[in-house]
Amino acid sequence: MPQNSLTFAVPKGRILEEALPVMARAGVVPEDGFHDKSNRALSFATTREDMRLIRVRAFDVATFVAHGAAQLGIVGSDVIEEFDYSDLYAPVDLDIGHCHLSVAEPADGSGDVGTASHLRIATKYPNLTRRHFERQGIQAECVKLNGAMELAPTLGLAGRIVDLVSTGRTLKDNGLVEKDKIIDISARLIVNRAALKTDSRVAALVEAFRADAEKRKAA
Ligand SMILES: Nc1ncnc2c1ncn2[C@@H]1O[C@H](COP(=O)(O)OP(=O)(O)OP(=O)(O)O)[C@@H](O)[C@H]1O
Ligand SMILES: O=P(O)(O)OC[C@H]1O[C@H](OP(=O)(O)OP(=O)(O)O)[C@H](O)[C@@H]1O
Repeated sequence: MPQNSLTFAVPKGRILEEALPVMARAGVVPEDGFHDKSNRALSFATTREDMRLIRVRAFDVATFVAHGAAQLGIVGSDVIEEFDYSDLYAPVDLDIGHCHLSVAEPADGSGDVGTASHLRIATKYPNLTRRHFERQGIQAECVKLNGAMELAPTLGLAGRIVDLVSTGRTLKDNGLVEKDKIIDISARLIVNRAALKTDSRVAALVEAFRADAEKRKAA
């Protein structure tokens, strides 16, 4: 691999399956080891000699790219908006990974603990949550969880939750109902701003992803 190689960061979970064909059309194709489930490597060769892929957690994709440890990546707009990193640029909406971020509460009304101006919310998104409630003049006390938010109201950890919703199945199966939608979400191509300015390969990749997204939109 050449010394000045590019690193492309992808999340390891559900976005990946939808992202791989989009990446392939932009010329980002992992070598075979990437698809081997028993492989514990985190960094993979691609069919381009000057590029490798790293597979990390969704929130960490943004961190690697913002710090320039990876030049490009794919991540949900939820992660971009939660962190609001100034060194991160999100030039292309990839039109995959659609879901939304919502406030939810127990269907039986049992979780509404708190006063009109103060609520306790369990979430993976404390910044987006606080901002949402501030706009309504409500102070949100956030309990940060990394998953399984839906358990919090039943167990008395918080009155409501703020979490991602797609089909609504997870909320329903845990006795919760959606109350307010905060934002619509889709996956974006992200790039490090400095790398975009200094490396023409990054700009060329942005154009390749953009052209593919526009073609799909027009189809
Ligand atoms: N139910 C859903 N339907 C569609 N997209 C979703 C859904 N849940 C999450 N997402 C999107 O997928 C992203 C998470 O991506 P992915 O699951 O590939 O990453 P991950 O690294 O496994 O995440 P985590 O760190 O939560 O384990 C979220 O940030 C969001 O943009
Ligand atoms: O509306 P639905 O289609 O049911 O999808 C919503 C669920 O999907 C996400 O979790 P994920 O499956 O990514 O697992 P996680 O809890 O590990 O984040 C999200 O946090 C919800 O729990």
